[in-house]
Amino acid sequence: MMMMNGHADKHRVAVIGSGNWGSVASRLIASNTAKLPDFHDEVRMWVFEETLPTGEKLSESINQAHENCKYLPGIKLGTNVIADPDLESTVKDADMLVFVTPHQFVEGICKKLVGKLRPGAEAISLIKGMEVKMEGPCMISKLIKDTLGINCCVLMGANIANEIAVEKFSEATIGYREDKQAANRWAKLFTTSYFLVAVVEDIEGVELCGTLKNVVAIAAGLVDGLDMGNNTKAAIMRIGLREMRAFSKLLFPSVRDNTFFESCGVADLITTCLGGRNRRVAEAFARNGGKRSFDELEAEMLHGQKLQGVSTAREVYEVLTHHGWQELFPLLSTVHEICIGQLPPTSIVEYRLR
Ligand SMILES: NC(=O)c1ccc[n+]([C@@H]2O[C@H](COP(=O)([O-])OP(=O)(O)OC[C@H]3O[C@@H](n4cnc5c(N)ncnc54)[C@H](O)[C@@H]3O)[C@@H](O)[C@H]2O)c1
Ligand SMILES: O=P(O)(O)OC[C@H](O)CO
Repeated sequence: MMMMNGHADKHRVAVIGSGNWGSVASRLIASNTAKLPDFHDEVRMWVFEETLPTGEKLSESINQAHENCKYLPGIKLGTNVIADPDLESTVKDADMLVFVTPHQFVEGICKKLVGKLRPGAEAISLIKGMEVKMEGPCMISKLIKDTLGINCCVLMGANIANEIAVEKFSEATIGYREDKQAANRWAKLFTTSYFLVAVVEDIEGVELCGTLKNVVAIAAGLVDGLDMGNNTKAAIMRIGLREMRAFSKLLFPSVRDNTFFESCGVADLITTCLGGRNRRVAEAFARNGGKRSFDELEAEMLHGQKLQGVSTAREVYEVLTHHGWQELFPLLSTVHEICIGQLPPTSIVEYRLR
């Protein structure tokens, strides 16, 4: 909390992103800021502006109806969620920044924010994904931390946004490095009676779970599209979890086994492989025999929402080829080769299982 004139000022929260999860996260946070004394009521939410078919701007529509009619129709966000199409004005007074955009956009957003943040600001990333740089893989929380020079925790979990929007019970995991007080502050902001948050000192483990499960979800969707049944899907999930753990530990030996038993681990893997967007689009890809691209199916099926699994599979593959690790990770490698049309969808079960 910032000190002003000897008095503690309330925390101000800004949410950077207003897609499906961005809108639900804003709603959840705003329900807490409205009642918790440590936080200013208003939650400012940055909107990547677009014009709706009615001719109205999305941000204006959100502020008028208190609803995101494109990315979360039918759900009231709360009158204290204020949509703002201007990135700089969204963050200027905030000391708690929640990053929740598709991962491919975050680097550009961070560059625009350099020098614009309030002193003492801190961040949390809800973004599932990573970037691959010349020097190697870079987790999104590190990209935010390094670009903006601020502390950044992560929140991942079995969190299909549309279910949390209607307040169905779920859990999440906050990962932090060293600053447990900051992690507890974030947990307070997010915890509700239907959204239980655990705090874990393993930021890389938590973030890699959230990132890699999207690749396994593509594999699960392929299996569904090929009508291979539940045993095959369970096998894919088991192999996927093993590869997620092995890959995480090769990149960051500090990653803990226990993290894979938190909501961010096995629980997120299960929910995504049963009900996520990556699974759904991959199922359609397999049903079309791989003849329609993921980009085409994403645009047709998700109406502006974005898949993370296909680009993450490519990013993981870059790391695997760089290190010569493809044979150690047959599932992760095969998903990418199927996504780019190098292998047919049926190859998802044709590698030698370990
Ligand atoms: N939706 C979920 O159920 C869910 C749950 C947990 C985590 N996540 C993660 O949260 C992150 C954000 O997902 P989401 O569901 O909120 O988004 P989404 O898939 O709904 O993505 C669309 C968002 O991207 C924005 N966008 C489009 N082009 C852009 C550009 N050039 N620059 C900036 N923004 C642009 C759109 O305006 C929109 O807000 C992802 O990493 C996702 O994996 C999603
Ligand atoms: O719909 P997906 O596949 O992007 O997954 C959503 C969430 O990450 C589930 O926790």
